[in-house]
Amino acid sequence: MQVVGLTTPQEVFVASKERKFRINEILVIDDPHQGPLIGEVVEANSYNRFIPLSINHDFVDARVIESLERLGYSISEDEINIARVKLRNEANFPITTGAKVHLPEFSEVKDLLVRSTPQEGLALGEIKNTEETADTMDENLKGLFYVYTKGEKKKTKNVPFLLDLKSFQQYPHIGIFGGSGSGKSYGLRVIMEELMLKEVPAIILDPHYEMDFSSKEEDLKGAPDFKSAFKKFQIGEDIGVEFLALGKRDLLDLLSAVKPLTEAMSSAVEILHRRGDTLLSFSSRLELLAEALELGRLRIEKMLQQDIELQEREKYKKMKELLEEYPNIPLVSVQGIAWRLRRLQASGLFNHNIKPVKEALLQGKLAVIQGPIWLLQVFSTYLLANLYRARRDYKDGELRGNASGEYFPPFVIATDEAHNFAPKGYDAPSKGIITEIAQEGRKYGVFLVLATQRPTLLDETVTAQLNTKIIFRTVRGHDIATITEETDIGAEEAKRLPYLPSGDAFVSSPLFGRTVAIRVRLPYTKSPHTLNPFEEIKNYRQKAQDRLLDLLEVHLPIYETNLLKVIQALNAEAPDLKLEVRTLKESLENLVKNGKLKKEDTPFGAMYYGQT
Ligand SMILES: Nc1ncnc2c1ncn2[C@@H]1O[C@H](COP(=O)(O)OP(=O)(O)OP(=O)(O)O)[C@@H](O)[C@H]1O
Repeated sequence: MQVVGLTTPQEVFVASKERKFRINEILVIDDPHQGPLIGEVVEANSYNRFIPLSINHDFVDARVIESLERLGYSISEDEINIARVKLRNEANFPITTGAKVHLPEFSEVKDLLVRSTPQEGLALGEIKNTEETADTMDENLKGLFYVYTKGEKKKTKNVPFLLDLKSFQQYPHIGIFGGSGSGKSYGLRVIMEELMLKEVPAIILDPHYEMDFSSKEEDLKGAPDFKSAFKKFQIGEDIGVEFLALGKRDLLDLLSAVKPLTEAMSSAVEILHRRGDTLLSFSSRLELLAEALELGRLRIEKMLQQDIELQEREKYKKMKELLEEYPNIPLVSVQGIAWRLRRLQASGLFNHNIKPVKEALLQGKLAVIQGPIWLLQVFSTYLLANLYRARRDYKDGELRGNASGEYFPPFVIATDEAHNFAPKGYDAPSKGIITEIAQEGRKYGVFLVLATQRPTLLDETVTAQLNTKIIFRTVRGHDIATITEETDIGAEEAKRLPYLPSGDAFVSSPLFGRTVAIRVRLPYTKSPHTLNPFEEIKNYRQKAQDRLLDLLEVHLPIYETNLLKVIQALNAEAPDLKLEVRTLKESLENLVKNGKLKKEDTPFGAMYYGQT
């Protein structure tokens, strides 16, 4: 391999007769005057004598060809591989044409590729096209995980990509971008697994109910078990909001998450909600005020003049007071608020608190928060604000020299569909707290991992704070433009973004000082939804058939004339099947069709019998 053509201090062409180049490969150029210089292949091509004229003029021009010929290559006879190589650091002057080039030993590029250890770093995947260099790598870095390529699960043979945990202090937040099916969810799963392995407290908001880590991916020898490293919480079932602790803002956010509030409703909430209100005191105030507004002052006064029971009298007195206290609130607003509150109440939100999540974090676990997106958005606002406050209070206390406050650990917050939680251009309940954490979380050790299909729709302040960006296949022009603006991804990588295979990504991080092309490792666990829906239908049918066959076995052979008796017996044994003559006949015919039973016509009608 040697340098050919016109060179600059930033870029050279390298040619080889023997070796095909691969994009992102690292090469060492032995410049006789400047010593070894490290570069990365950004474009690769091969030419042979059958297509000598098909040279792409953008890439290799006539001067390169001339130089190849001068260096002894015969364009018309040899196959020639040419790579455009960008230097890692600019050279002092243009590189000498003809300089030899070699593939690096691991020790030559160690600092460039590996910035952590398997103990301290999150092993996210492998650095692409580094097999040869990996041969000379330290043993403790070899084969750290599995990758899935070309339909096979294999131990990695490349250099691992390790994201150092300690570097979070300096570069705290991670963005994961990529279109549908590009490998984002796998990437997020891998990060979560790595955090669990390191026992880093973390929360993941899971609107798709896919973040379960109990089923293992098959055939991965030595895969860790995560069953006790995470806890799943359903909003309204296991966790919720303590009404007493709600501020006006929290309450407004919660109510408007059910359905946006009108201005009149918002100001009514501001007036009606009192400090120290319980759910009961607030909702009875609403219901009573609504009743009072419906009755009107005159009718209430009339009732009070009548001879009524003490309890009734108290109620009307209260209604009158409420009307006097809140003379300007319209009935529709009160009804609107009461309806929203009832809806929240029905979701079970107010029956629980966030203590279980705090406990999980204190135990160094991953807390998976599940719920429908509308509830998740608003609950997460409350949850994140509370947890962040707990951490901040503890840390501020420590800084003030008062370390006696209740300990609360640093933690990571992760979510997919991040553009719903911190959208650009409009307000969402959770936007405030996410922006605050994006800007200040570093000080307190609270870190974000935000994944989205649409980086363009993510709030710009938040995007700007995501120091490490993992970018999967992206097809939309707008999103590619946002990504190029927000990262150090170069024109070459941007051009490749629409074609990246699922699971391949570019990592842009100040820690590495260059974009690293990686293949995300295969997760050790799989999502409960990984089954293809059509497989699911097939499996379901198969299971149902097998079960029926089992049940039928003792009744075989079955005569058509005798179906009723068989049905009675089957329904007693398996009432959930709810069999009728018609459905059993259909099932029997199906079993015959699938070769599980045989059928014979007899003088008494059809007879179904087993295979043996
Ligand atoms: N690291 C990987 N190794 C092997 N296969 C992968 C990897 N990442 C993704 N894939 C394959 O690509 C598919 C899609 O990946 P994934 O579910 O992560 O996409 P996604 O970007 O989250 O898409 P969506 O946003 O639509 O959910 C996976 O089902 C898997 O088959």
